[in-house]
Amino acid sequence: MATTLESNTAAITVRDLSITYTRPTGGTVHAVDNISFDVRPGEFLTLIGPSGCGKSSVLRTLGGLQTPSAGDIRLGDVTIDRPVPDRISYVFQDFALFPWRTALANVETPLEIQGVPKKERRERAMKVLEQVGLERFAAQYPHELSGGMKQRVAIARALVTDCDILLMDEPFGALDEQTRLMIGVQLVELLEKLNKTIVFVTHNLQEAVNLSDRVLVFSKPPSVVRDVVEVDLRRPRRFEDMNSEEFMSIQRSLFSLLYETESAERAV
Ligand SMILES: Nc1ncnc2c1ncn2[C@@H]1O[C@H](COP(=O)(O)OP(=O)(O)OP(=O)(O)O)[C@@H](O)[C@H]1O
Repeated sequence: MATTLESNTAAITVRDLSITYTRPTGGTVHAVDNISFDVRPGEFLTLIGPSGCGKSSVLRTLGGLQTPSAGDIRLGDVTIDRPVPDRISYVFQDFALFPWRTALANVETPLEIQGVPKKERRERAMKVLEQVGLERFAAQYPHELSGGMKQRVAIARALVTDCDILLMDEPFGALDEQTRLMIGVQLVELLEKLNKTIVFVTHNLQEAVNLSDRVLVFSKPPSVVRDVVEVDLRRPRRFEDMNSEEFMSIQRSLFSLLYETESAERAV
């Protein structure tokens, strides 16, 4: 089940990445220790691992929102050392919508920042709202939308710039189980159609198997990539697949890898 971490063609290459924080109160946290992996073009790659192992930190460095303590992250030939908004978008767990702007205006925001003319950005924002099934809610404000709808607006905002890479940090963590599964399946279908590359963080192993092409399992900090698991299930995924022996077996493998990580730590 284990597979290679590095490939010849990659959307993003991560080499010898270490992340260490200095606490304001003194002392350091060595979160991530010298990891290397590739994100392949068009894949859905998920990062899982024990709480505090550095998943969000890695995602932020991939997005250029944070500088690594050591190592190199590249998008093609270019080192990522700052945000690259025309190539990489970010989706957060808490939606991060502007409460004073309608759904449509929220989706238009990145285009406004890029200086896209009003008529064009309206049209593009409406098109993406349609793709996530929210065209009828364009004029609503975030407080008038359900959690699932808010997250779809946030995803529409990430898609509107035509970025090829989406970084998603527990985007469905705040949603109930049913909505989480529903949106996840719809999302993957849409992202596949749009040929996006996704790096996704979750704690939910069922979600990881359901959405991903590959899953990177991190150890406890200072974290290394403990294993990488290929999810070789048919696409598009179907709800009934979640009950298949193949699906369960991959989910059990992920659980064992996480559990072994935890027990190895306890044994030290
Ligand atoms: N800005 C910061 N300053 C100091 N320490 C930080 C900072 N950000 C993260 N850390 C520490 O780095 C470690 C990794 O944090 P991170 O949020 O990346 O982990 P995570 O795997 O995403 O956690 P979780 O699964 O709980 O969300 C933790 O020990 C955390 O306390």
